[in-house]
Amino acid sequence: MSDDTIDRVAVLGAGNMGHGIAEVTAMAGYDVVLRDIEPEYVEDGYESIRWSLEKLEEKDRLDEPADAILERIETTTDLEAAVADADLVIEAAPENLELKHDIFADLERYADEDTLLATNTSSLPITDIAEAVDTPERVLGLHFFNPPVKMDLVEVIYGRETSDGAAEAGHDWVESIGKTPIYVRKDVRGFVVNTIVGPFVGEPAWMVSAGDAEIRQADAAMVHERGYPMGPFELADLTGIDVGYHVRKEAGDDVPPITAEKVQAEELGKKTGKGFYDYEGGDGPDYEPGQGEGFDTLQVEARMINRAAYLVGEDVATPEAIDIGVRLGLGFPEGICRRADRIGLDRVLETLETKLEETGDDRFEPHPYLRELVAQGKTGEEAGAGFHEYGDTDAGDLDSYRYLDAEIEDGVLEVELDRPERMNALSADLLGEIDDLFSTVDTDELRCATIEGAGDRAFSAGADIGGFGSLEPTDAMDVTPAFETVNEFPRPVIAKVDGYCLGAGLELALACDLRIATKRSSFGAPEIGLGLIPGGGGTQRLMRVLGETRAKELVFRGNHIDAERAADWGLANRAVGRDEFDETVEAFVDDLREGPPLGLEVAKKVMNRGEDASLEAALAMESQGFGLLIGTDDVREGTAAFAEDREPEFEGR
Ligand SMILES: C/C=C/C(=O)SCCNC(=O)CCNC(=O)[C@H](O)C(C)(C)COP(=O)(O)OP(=O)(O)OC[C@H]1O[C@@H](n2cnc3c(N)ncnc32)[C@H](O)[C@@H]1OP(=O)(O)O
Repeated sequence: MSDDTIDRVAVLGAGNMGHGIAEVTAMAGYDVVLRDIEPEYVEDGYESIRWSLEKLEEKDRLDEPADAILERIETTTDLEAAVADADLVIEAAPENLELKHDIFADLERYADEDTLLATNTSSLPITDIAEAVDTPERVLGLHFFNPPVKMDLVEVIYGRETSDGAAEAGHDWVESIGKTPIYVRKDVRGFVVNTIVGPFVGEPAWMVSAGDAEIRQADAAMVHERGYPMGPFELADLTGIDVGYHVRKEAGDDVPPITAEKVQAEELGKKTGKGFYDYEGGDGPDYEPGQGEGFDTLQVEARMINRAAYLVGEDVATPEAIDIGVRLGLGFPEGICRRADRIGLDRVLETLETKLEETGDDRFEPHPYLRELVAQGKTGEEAGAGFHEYGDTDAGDLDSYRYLDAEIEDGVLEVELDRPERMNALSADLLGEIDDLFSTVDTDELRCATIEGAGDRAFSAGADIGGFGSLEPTDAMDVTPAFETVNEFPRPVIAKVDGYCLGAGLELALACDLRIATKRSSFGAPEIGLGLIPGGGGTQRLMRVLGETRAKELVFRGNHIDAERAADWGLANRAVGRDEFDETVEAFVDDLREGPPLGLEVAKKVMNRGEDASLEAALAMESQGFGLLIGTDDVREGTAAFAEDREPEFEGR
């Protein structure tokens, strides 16, 4: 089984998840059949897809017209017809084991014997669902997150009998639709993401129930001190307090009294108008940044980390998969295993042991894998190893970055800002990595560098606003080093802008030498809307690149301008259609790759430095540079090639 053999996909169930999965599948070019039991369910699902595709089209986020994508989606109520020619079937029916058994029994009857059978369940064991078929080796979980069109993560889950071939085919297919798959190698309750989120919501509920914390205090601390996108009680209100309650009950776990009280009072969260917060009489989650003081965030994080230790120790998932899962599935600011390594696993273990001793509650029982890591001295980043290994991030070690993807390809340092779930927002860690990479990478074999953003939304939407709450003024004043390092990098740097290029993202692009944009991109300095000013060189570089009139328009008004205007203003070198983007960048890269490294280095230095000097001093710098170059092998090669009417081959000497 391989994803090469997948052309046609059947999605069973046209509800929220089903129609979303059908939509992203068709967007990736596959033919899809969407099936539900009643014509009106299928019609509703199809109309929801049309609505969503039209929205995406309006925002210029589709590579082809919405109608062309819709044409690839057929609808039916006939299960046999839906699956007869399908290479992959994804069941997205309600979470009822009996119902799923009926569907899978039908699948065995009507689908081809090679057809891959997937379930999008989030709460039932894959192994139990696969019991309905004689060929459980081809049954796997493909757990999409809601809404599939927005969420990048898909958990690829093994049932007890799932073959490696089936799981790999599912994994490759997920990649082929532009989503990020993570393997869940054992069929454990909650898979990866829900296993970790359990204590995020549950532990603060225990703490409040015990009188050790207040609701607003917990939410404020987790959001404003620890950078989580939502507070635990805010999240519980959003997903439904009863949902978490039933998950716990089914797992045979105790329920925190405060949660049980809310369920009993039918105050289930946002959907009932009241939960931990009041959505009708009040303003919903109304906690403030300063309210978190005194809340023990480590107690909550230690429990999540203990769950991560369980997942790794029991071979359910790798630390890398867990970290991707919580970042993409939950919007966590960093992977929980990375965070654990930064906190120190010895501290985490100590916290759990102390709490276990104090309470006697086995929810604090440290997993043996956590004990094992600590016993081996693998206590985290400072020790050089923890969940992850920490190599030397010195020159050449391009794999050691968390938020950057960097590789050297044919003399070009290709860098990708890798936080697509946050529109590649520049956190302090990401800025630190940019600074480290550009100041340590060995430039001998390099001719130029490119920087782009991961995902299809943004180059970068600016500094990470989520981290602002916990910033001290002195930290906030420290964003510029990364930009200066890029600006002073001895090779030309091209910003490849496809999507939003805002705030600190714009400042990073301005620190680059050249900027090539797709027409759908937009540029802006929206900081003023936050009561701020650009803090990464924006006020000064915009003045130099655009002149006072346009620079002040961008900074004072905080508006976005489109790429064509940016090119017109001289902010971007080119604004091209997405279909011409790669070839335009490649043409620039080719010229830089073939150009004389020393000549380009000196040109960059003289032009950057000269800009702030008097004309006289700048001209003197230029003359010096010219003189320095004239005796180099590259100039000899350049002039010889000219005389011999051939292309020069510069060596950088
Ligand atoms: C010294 C420098 C200072 C600065 O740079 S200050 C920051 C300047 N930048 C901004 O103010 C831009 C902030 N972002 C936006 O205005 C919007 O986003 C966009 C217009 C770029 C896109 O809007 P839409 O299409 O509605 O997407 P979405 O739901 O707002 O964003 C998707 C996810 O990306 C996260 N995100 C976007 N920008 C940032 C950011 N700058 N810092 C942290 N997170 C960001 C969101 O929160 C959300 O995440 P979730 O899906 O979990 O809700």
